[in-house]
Amino acid sequence: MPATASITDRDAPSTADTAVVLVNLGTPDAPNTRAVRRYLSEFLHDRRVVDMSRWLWCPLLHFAILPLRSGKVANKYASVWLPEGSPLAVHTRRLAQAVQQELPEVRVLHAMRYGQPSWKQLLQRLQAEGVRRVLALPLYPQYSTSTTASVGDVLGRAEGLATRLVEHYHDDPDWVAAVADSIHRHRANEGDGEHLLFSFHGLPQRFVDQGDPYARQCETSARAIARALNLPDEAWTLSYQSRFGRERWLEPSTAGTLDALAARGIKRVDVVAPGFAVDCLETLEEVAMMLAEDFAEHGGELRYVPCLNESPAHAALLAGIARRELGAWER
Ligand SMILES: C=CC1=C(C)c2cc3[nH]c(cc4nc(cc5[nH]c(cc1n2)c(C)c5CCC(=O)O)C(CCC(=O)O)=C4C)c(C)c3C=C
Ligand SMILES: [Fe+2]
Ligand SMILES: [Fe+2]
Repeated sequence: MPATASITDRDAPSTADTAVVLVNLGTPDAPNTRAVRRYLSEFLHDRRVVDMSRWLWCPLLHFAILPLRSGKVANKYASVWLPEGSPLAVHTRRLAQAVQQELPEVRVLHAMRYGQPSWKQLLQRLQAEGVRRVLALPLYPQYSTSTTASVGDVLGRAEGLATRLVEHYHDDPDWVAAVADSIHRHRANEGDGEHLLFSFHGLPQRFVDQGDPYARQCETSARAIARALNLPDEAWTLSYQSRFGRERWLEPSTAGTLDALAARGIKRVDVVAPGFAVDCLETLEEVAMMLAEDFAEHGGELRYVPCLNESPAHAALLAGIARRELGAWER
């Protein structure tokens, strides 16, 4: 079930002065070194993402990570860039438009925690325009302090607005059914893979040790989707991708799991990434391109199942969550 943390509950205004905002991570404005450096710098200065002492982190970030990483990552973005922009930006924008169609009674907007359109600036604009109530729906099905709580930090600083945050929807039955259905349709078109891999974005193990519920919620999501597909336990695996830095991240890794599946002689693997609401660099470049190439070198075929993106089912389920939250607010 989606969970809500009510940050400020004031008097209950009508839906006419209410905005629902889909908030995603953010992405560079262009697939070049300058834009990627600007984006990474904002992202990696967030203490929710990297909690090291600034005395240690800032020199490392400014003199090593940003100069060394930005150009390489810009080339990766260039390999998946769409005519209208970064995939994450394009799909998020289209998804917000699709949710607006489902929810004509309120304004539906989208924002990015890092980069444009800025979440912080959007809240200021809404307040200036006379909006009184904002429901934030972060596009992260599973809660993590590094993502959801960071969206909540900005929301919590908004002045003059009544605000509410959807903390997660990792076990929402409509979300589980929509992801399961997308896998079912992919398999109906392409033929069943021999194994289904649920690949979630990773997180430092330390975050989980400190109480972040993310890994537990990923496990619950994967189990629920597998159950909806009637898959026996041996037909699926959960793994974590997109490792960053040197410390220990959640295991098993997606790359290592694919190697292990290849070693077991499994040739056709379906990979789905249910932690990502929309396709982005991490799904398209890392999984559908690079990991698929590595798996092909083992003689296997990795078949990537796209994210829900702006599909009607996705728009309808998010609109359903928003409508429920707005209803609860009014009571
Ligand atoms: C310490 C670093 C990082 C943590 C913690 C982290 C958590 C985290 N991230 C997502 C979702 C996405 N991350 C994306 C890109 C991305 N992530 C990190 C680092 C951490 N993420 C970096 C440095 C990058 C940028 C690319 C790179 O340099 O490798 C994206 C895609 C953005 C895009 O433009 O397409 C998403 C989405 C989650 C869900 C999460 C915690 C659970
Ligand atoms: Fe800095
Ligand atoms: Fe990330």
